[in-house]
Amino acid sequence: MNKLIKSDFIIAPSILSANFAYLGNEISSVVDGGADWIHFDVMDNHYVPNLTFGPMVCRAVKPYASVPIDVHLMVEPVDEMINAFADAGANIITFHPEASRHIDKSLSLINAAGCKAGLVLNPATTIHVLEEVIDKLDVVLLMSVNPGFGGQSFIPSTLKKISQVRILLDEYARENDRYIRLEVDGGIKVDNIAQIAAAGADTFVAGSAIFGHKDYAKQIKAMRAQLADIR
Ligand SMILES: O=C(CO)[C@H](O)[C@H](O)COP(=O)(O)O
Repeated sequence: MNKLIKSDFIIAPSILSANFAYLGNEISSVVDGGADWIHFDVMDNHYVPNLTFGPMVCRAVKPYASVPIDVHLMVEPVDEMINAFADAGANIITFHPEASRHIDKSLSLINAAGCKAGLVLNPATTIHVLEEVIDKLDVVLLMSVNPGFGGQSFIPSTLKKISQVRILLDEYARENDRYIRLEVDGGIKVDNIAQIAAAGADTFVAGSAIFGHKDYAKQIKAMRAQLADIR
């Protein structure tokens, strides 16, 4: 996972809130503005009640993304999409455990395709599923909103869950000398990112807080400034 790390804290703009008419340029702008990863939200109007983009769009925007593309699959079933996104240039692929019939197999498919793998937990999903497959995880993505739409408010009870997963991942890192990233997604803003980091997150997905402002670089810089005194 280390080659994916540009800084201790990773800021991953979610292109869900970008202007789709200029997606390549929007991605270049956030990369130039300091983004560490590009977060690519894939929705199928089945697992979530919204529809976004697929592997063809990922392939089309890949030349604009000089940083890793972090594909968040909100699709059911999962497995059919894994090789398609790996071939299209995804670096990290995460999925929701309840959307896969065979979680261990889906994680193996992601690893075999040469991508980093992760599970995504919704606000009401228990963290215990992580323990069963932790050896195959490079990232845990905790949703701090119910998935499907950008621009929602951060659900405060997620903070406790972030702390619980941080304890689990720290214990795992000590015993196995392997670091698993803890990513949080939904409602992250300049004024709450420090609190989310203090709870234990190291990777932050932000859509509307970045693309909803004119100056993307200024927003990313403001987020990083909030992280400067944490840990
Ligand atoms: O996965 C998502 C929604 O399902 C989005 O990535 C997430 O909500 C980011 O948007 P915002 O920062 O505006 O909340």
